[in-house]
Amino acid sequence: MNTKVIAPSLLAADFANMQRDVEMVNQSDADWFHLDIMDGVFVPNISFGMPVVHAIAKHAKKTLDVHLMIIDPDRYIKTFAELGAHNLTVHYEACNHLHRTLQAIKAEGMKAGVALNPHTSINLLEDTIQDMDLVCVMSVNPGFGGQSFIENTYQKVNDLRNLIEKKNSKALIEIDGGVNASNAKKLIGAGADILVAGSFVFKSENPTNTIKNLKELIAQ
Ligand SMILES: O=C(CO)[C@H](O)[C@H](O)COP(=O)(O)O
Repeated sequence: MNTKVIAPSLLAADFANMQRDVEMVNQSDADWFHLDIMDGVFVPNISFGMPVVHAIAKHAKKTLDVHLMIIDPDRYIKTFAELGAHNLTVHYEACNHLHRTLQAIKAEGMKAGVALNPHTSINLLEDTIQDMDLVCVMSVNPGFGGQSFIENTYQKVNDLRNLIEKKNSKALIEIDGGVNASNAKKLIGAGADILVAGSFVFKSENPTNTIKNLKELIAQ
């Protein structure tokens, strides 16, 4: 993939002005919207659910990249397809039958992604990497925006890039957590395709410019 993707995470957006923030992303150089769904069980936080996703989807004009940080994600695959998700990512740690889950996501017409917590080894994807459209490497422990980037992520991205090449997989590599202008270029250099950025974008003075600058920084 030549074009690198910037996916602002709406977790860090202003929920009282969500329509304004969605329009900002629509008008910006961002490529995707990233939506983090948290259930308070798989992660120690609850973010937002279906009515909010529905409202965002109504206004969003770019790829909807939905990341489920929830237990038993299979229960909601059909619902997220109906809500308009283009990509659906489930956690490796939350799936008993990952291969089946990936097929179910694709059967609903969505791209299938798998997210790995910082403690989960890339080696565990040996037998399923060919079934994935996307691997999301968590560069923080999932649950909250605004955390510090974990440095070991670079090594994981390297290992994942090697696995993808070895297995001839088409999976894209996404990084989620603590992404900013100081680590973006190095992540792309290590093999990442998609950078999710929440706080760095929405807590900045001018989010549109921040997205533009990130995009220019990682342009190949
Ligand atoms: O949801 C997250 C962790 O669970 C992510 O960190 C979030 O998508 C991005 O936020 P930030 O850029 O502030 O780390």
